[in-house]
Amino acid sequence: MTRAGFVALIGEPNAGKSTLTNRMVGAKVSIVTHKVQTTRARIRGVALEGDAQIVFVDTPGLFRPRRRLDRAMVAAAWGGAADADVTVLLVEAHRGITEGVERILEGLEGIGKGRIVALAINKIDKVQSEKLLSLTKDLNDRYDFAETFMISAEKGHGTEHLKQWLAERLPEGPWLYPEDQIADLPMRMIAAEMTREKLTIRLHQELPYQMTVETENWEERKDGSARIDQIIYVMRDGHKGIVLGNKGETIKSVSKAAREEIEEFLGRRVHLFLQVKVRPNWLEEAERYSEMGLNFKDGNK
Ligand SMILES: Nc1nc2c(ncn2[C@@H]2O[C@H](COP(=O)(O)OP(=O)(O)OP(=O)(O)O)[C@@H](O)[C@H]2O)c(=O)[nH]1
Repeated sequence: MTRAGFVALIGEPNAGKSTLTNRMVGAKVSIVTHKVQTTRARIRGVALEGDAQIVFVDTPGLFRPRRRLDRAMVAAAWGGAADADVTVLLVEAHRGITEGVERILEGLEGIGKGRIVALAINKIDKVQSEKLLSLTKDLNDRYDFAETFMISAEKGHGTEHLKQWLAERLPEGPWLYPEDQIADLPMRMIAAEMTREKLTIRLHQELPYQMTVETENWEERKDGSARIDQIIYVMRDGHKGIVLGNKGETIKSVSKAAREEIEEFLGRRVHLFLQVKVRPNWLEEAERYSEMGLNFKDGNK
């Protein structure tokens, strides 16, 4: 009998949710960078473990929402946890119980009793093992976790054990996705995320936070290659200059790096065309939200 179900990963921004998803799925699906709050969409990866298919909901970081976009992200994160069969809370070993973790623990009480919630203490490669025991105890005193795991998502320590445990907790039933499908995100969105990741890396400190990338057009060509047109939306004229760079240098190198990654992902040639547009109001435009897999209404609070 096969099993299948949803596992929601929750945790503070930067806790390692994307890294863990990628590790479990075994392919790069969600986007990992050193910048916080990179995951805007509810990206899922599908992992196989024996007869089980585990669908990971890689929720956006949970934090105190201020603007509309932030509120929509937090609503999406809690929505993901409430719909899931199993929830895993990721806590960073070296940071321990921060204010953000406290808030998530409070939020957990609200998603309903009888849910399976596991604790994964991540980045154990960064701390001494003695510290882990007291952190485990403190966290379990505050919430009745079904199980505690000590992992390093990056190094792969303890992640196999966690994956097996999760697989056993899922309900019996047919698989939710075809075997060869690793992400239910449309390719257009994955390609846009890849470009956004390259921009994030390249611009680093200069990065306009209010920036988004959308795939506008995707054309399959007869020779097997794909032509992909993407638009980078920024809020101000000044930001446009930053993204373009001196003599277009920045956008050129971003375009090259993104193209290479998309080609590797698709396993074929890609012609990538990037355009930068100024859209002062994109944060308030409903269409932008659905492109990111978020619900615009969730920001209305
Ligand atoms: N040392 C160490 N670093 C890790 C580990 N897991 C993740 N990281 C690093 O922590 C940073 C954040 O990881 P992400 O996976 O992007 O975190 P996230 O929770 O998805 O972040 P958001 O998308 O902002 O919510 C990255 O630089 C990772 O390389 C780990 O086990 N050990």
